[in-house]
Parts: sequence; structure tokens; C-alpha cells
Amino acid sequence: MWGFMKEKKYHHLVRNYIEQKTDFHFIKELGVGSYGVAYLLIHSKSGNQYVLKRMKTKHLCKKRLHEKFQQEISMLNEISIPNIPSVYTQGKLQDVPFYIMDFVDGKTFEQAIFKDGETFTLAQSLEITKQLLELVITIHEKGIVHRDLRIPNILINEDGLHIIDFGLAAYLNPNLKVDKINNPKKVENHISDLYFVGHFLLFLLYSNFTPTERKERSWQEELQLPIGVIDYIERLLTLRSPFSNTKEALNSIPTDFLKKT
Ligand SMILES: Nc1ncnc2c1ncn2[C@@H]1O[C@H](COP(=O)(O)OP(=O)(O)OP(=O)(O)O)[C@@H](O)[C@H]1O
Repeated sequence: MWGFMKEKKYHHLVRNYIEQKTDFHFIKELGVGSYGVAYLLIHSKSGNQYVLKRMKTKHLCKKRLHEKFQQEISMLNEISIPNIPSVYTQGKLQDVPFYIMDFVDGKTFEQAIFKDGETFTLAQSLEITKQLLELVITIHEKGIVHRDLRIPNILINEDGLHIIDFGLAAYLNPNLKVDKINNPKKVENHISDLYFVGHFLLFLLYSNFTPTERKERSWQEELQLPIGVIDYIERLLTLRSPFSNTKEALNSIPTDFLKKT
């Protein structure tokens, strides 16, 4: 109860701060995550939209989370490419750290699939995965692994794909052995992002799937994919020999099934 009141009070403080002390106007709250809260702002002069992300007040006394929050800002600054939000400014408001970044005006794949009911063919799914891997390669080249490439964190608009939420990202650890991975989701190398890309691809493919029987089967049985595509996804998911790096994953996309443009 006290925590809820504290958050509510802080929410008003942020609103007032934005309206009275910055060049932005407050538009709305975008969402509350486990570590932070995101607000949509508009810059009064340019009319451009931005996102203010701040730490939740209940985490204020956790030193480790302050470091993670600071690391998230540093990583966004280090990546600095058009399809990843740039940090506009950062600060603290009553000891609560926040930063303001570009707003990605696009649709998440979660919205596309589950809200709008969009479907993706095999060719389209592989084409989108190819574009995602190209973006992921750029991030890995900067020494960073995202570790949370889920459908709510990948957006699409007329400029292509965008990745948000570097809250779980880590610096790549070059000393990890590819063949000794226990938890592919958390590992601090390319394996983690490729594992999530494998799941992302399965979400795209399942958008086109209509169950014909009650019994749930494995994705390999349900999706009826060509063997080359099954092999490819199994390698992404580390169910068989994982890719040595992200470029190898990109070059191994089964091109026979890619959309002809
Ligand atoms: N730069 C951005 N552009 C557009 N939308 C954004 C941006 N950053 C965050 N959002 C949106 O704001 C909401 C909250 O994002 P945030 O990253 O704070 O938390 P979360 O992803 O919900 O939770 P968690 O990080 O704990 O998994 C999400 O709906 C996300 O899509």
C-alpha cells in the first residue's frame, strides 16, 4: 500500500517537473515494467515525441539496480544507430534516476500478431528475421548483447525494424564457450540473442497457424516447415550445434524460402 502511494506521489512529481521545468509536455504513461516506468512526452518546440524512462521508487535503495539503469543509458549512447532510440538527456529527480530517449513510433510485433491479427508467411518471416539479425549484428559489433529480444521489444515502422528496452542487456563476454551453455536466455554472448531470435521467428510462423486438432504438438510437428528451416531454428534455439556468431546465423538463413523481391 505504502509503495503504491509512493509511486503515485512520484508520478505527480514527474508530471509537474516535465510541465514546469523542461521543454516537454507530458502526454501519457506508456507502461509500467518490473524496474521502471515509461512516459510519452512531446517536445514543445520541435513537436517530436520522446519517452522518459525512470526507475521505480521501490528500487531506490538497490545499488545494483542503479548501476543497471546507468548501464542501460551508457549502452544506448554507445550503440547510437538510427534503429535504436538515442538518449536525449538524463538526470535525477529526488534521487530517482531517469532518462529521455527517442520515441519509436511503430508497432510492436506483439501488437501486430495478438492485437491486429497480422499473419506472416514463411518467406516474410524469414525476411523479417534477416533484417532483425542485421540489426543485432550491429549491436554485437558494439560489444553489447540485448538478452530480451521478445516480440514486445521489437517494433516495425516505415523505416524498418527497431529494438527497444536494453534493461537486461550485457556487455559481450568473449571468453564464454559456445558448447558449454546452461541457460541460453541469460548468457552474455550472441547465443542469448540468437535464442530469442529463434523464438521470435516461431511467433511469426505461428501467426499463420490454425490448430486442426485439440492435442498440442511440438512446433516441429505443428508448423510443417521444410526440413532446412527446422534445422535452422533448432540451431538458433541451441537444440543442435549453435551458430558460432551472429553473422554465421545471418548467412545460414535458408534462402530458398526467402521472399523474392
Ligand atoms: N523508446 C520507446 N519508443 C516507444 N515505446 C517505448 C519506448 N520505450 C519504451 N516504450 C514502451 O513503453 C512501455 C514500457 O516500457 P519499459 O521498457 O519501461 O517496460 P516494460 O518493457 O513494460 O517492462 P520491463 O522492462 O520490466 O520488461 C512498453 O509498452 C514499451 O513498448
